[in-house]
Amino acid sequence: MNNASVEKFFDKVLTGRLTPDRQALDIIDQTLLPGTVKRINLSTKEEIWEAIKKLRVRGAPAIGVSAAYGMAVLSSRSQAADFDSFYSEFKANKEYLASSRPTAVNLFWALNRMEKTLLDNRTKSIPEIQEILYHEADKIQAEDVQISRNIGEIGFGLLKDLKKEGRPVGIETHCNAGTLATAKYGTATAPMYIALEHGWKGTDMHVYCDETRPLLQGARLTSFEVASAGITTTVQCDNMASSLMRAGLIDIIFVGCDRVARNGDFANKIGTSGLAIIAKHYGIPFYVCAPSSTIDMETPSGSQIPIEMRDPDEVTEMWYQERMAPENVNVYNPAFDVTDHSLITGMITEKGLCTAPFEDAFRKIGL
Ligand SMILES: CSC[C@H]1O[C@H](OP(=O)(O)O)[C@H](O)[C@@H]1O
Repeated sequence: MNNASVEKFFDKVLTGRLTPDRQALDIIDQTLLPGTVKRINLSTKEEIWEAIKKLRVRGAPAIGVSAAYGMAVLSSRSQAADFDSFYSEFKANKEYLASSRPTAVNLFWALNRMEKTLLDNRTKSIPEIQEILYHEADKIQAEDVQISRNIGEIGFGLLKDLKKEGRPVGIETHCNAGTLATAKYGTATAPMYIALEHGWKGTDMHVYCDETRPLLQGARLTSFEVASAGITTTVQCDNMASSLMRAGLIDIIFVGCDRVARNGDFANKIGTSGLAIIAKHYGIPFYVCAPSSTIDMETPSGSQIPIEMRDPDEVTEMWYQERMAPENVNVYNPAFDVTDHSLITGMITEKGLCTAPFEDAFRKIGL
């Protein structure tokens, strides 16, 4: 694929932007993918909250970008006569959106950054502040594109080191840390898309997508993206990753993250920690693609990361003709798990590749 066709691909799957009148968010409803590509507009705080909660828009960076645009849209409607009233409305909207999901730190990072922007400009008029908030959300979105590019370039360097004549590089990934989870290149998918921009063919890579039960972001979203980009793609059940690694088909693993603790432990979609343990067993390099906005230096270790527990029906009802488990059983449905820092080969940030000891590495890149 040349740059033009890569850009065309991105236009098809880009989510998390504003409508032309800037009065609503314009997103792809990811709960309908891959069968239906439907764009929806979110204009009220309730619609934005529900879309984040139900994963119509999802993925740590995309949640952060959407929350930032959401705050700009909601603030633009304020009829407050003075700053204190305007700020009081802002705080209420911020707290409401912050209650949508607890794990991805980008949500809180983006909301706090929008609040800081507002306070830094408190002496300006309300119309000026409203415009500044839109501009700050645009900056967050544009920064995310560059962050993903930087992560992609570093990841592409790792792919080049693995490339052997006549054989695709086997890449395993989990959940969706792609375009649909960010402002453009994705994080775990960024190395693949940057490879295409550098002239690699889709057959130079073979991406294996963990289906990622129970919400199937890997089967539904990552394979949709990566196959649309012309890359050789295989979907496999989560419990098949070990056999792929044993067969020597996986050369490297890239995953995203939702919150990285100071010591390098990180939360990512449920199933990530098991994949890391299997990778360690087979000696396969395991890389976390981590925007610095997802690294939370205030959280000492993975034990302090709040893990979202989701609706049991996502396990027992979704995707099945009829309920797949008896009514009288408990259902365990954590959205994320924590992977120990000892299982990570490296953490690819936009400021460089970090290796253990991670706290030192994070401080070296200015966190
Ligand atoms: C680029 S971060 C994507 C990250 O977010 C996903 O979680 P969810 O689909 O629940 O928003 C998953 O953990 C991905 O790795």
